[in-house]
Amino acid sequence: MPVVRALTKVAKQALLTPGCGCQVSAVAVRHVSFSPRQVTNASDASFHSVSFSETDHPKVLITGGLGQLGVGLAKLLRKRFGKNNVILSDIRKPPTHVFHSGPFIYSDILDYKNLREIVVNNRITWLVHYSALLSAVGEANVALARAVNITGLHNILDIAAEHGLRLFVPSTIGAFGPTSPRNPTPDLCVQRPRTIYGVSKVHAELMGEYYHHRYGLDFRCLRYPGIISADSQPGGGTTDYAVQIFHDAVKTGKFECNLKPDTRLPMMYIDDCLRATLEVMEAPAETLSMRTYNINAMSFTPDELAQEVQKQLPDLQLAYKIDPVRQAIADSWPMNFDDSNARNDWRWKHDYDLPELVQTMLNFIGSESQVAQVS
Ligand SMILES: NC(=O)c1ccc[n+]([C@@H]2O[C@H](COP(=O)([O-])OP(=O)(O)OC[C@H]3O[C@@H](n4cnc5c(N)ncnc54)[C@H](O)[C@@H]3O)[C@@H](O)[C@H]2O)c1
Ligand SMILES: C[C@@H](O)[C@H](N)C(=O)O
Repeated sequence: MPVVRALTKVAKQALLTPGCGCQVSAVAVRHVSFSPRQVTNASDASFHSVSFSETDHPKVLITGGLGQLGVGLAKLLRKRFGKNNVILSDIRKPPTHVFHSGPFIYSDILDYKNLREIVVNNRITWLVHYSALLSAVGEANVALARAVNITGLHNILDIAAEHGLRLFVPSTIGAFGPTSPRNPTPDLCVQRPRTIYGVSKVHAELMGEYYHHRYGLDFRCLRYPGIISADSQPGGGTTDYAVQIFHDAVKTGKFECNLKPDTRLPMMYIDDCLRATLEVMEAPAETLSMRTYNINAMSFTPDELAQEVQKQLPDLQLAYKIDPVRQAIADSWPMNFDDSNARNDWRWKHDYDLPELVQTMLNFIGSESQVAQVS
């Protein structure tokens, strides 16, 4: 079959197939050839000797799973699809409780053959690609950020296309820059970010959408705001202050903020972020008018966040020591996100606004620190 016709057929199938995305397309993207060895063969017993419950659910691999978001996502997906159907992976050593909570595997996304072996041996059908260097650490090590965020993404795209995976890659408010409309920022507008992180995320959005149109890859992408979580630490971004303030407020009663008091950025509580990720992955393909969506929940400044925290902890002392790198990044990012397309297409709706976020964070960190004091 000529390559173009085969690719068009695969693209049409992927666009029309709702559900778990378990169909196998047959595109050897790396070699731009059509390899019969990669097609699911109906007569191949090894592909069909699985139990009903296994075929019912996707088999998920999460890369970069030991960061701020991966462990929480694994927990949510395991509740939905079963413990053994969700594999966490990373290049770091997992803490004991994570290691014992479900399957974990070492995977360096820069090692293409190893990644492919994991996908094949575990018959992965969904890939959630979380590995990345975030905005501030990316600026501190551009070469590594380029390798992980761009070369790593190429490996992920090729493997996902070759094995017919449904692929989720998160993007970010950082994919916009100073020339984008900032209040609010729509899905489609000028994107000229000034960080390697932002550049790599625009690249990921465009490459994913290109693979979708060219090869039928079932690519899905959400632009996350800054994510706030109580039981996992952020990995070196510009929005990290909005997590740290809660820990410092409970533990020391003092907080030194590295952004100016009036720096407004879009933010979201982690439960909303992870639920959005599951919802967009489960959305029938025909409901997705786009493949990359903004999602939003709230938008606040350090001053507004501190005031809300001080309603619960009035003695909190606040100081500002501005980090010029992070401040320049924040000043180039959206202040508010327009996520009306996500709300219309697949009914995205956030649960947490600022007061609920603050209450939830303080309850969690407060009870954790009480437990620590007792033991
Ligand atoms: N947390 C946020 O506020 C936020 C906001 C927008 C988008 N995102 C995106 O969501 C994803 C997850 O974010 P996070 O906050 O959990 O990030 P994180 O920095 O906390 O974790 C990233 C993980 O990637 C791993 N990693 C680094 N190099 C790797 C490699 N070569 N191979 C495999 N793994 C490697 C790290 O060990 C780390 O555990 C990222 O793609 C990020 O850009 C996060
Ligand atoms: C916004 C997001 O991409 C990340 N938390 C960062 O600040 O880099």
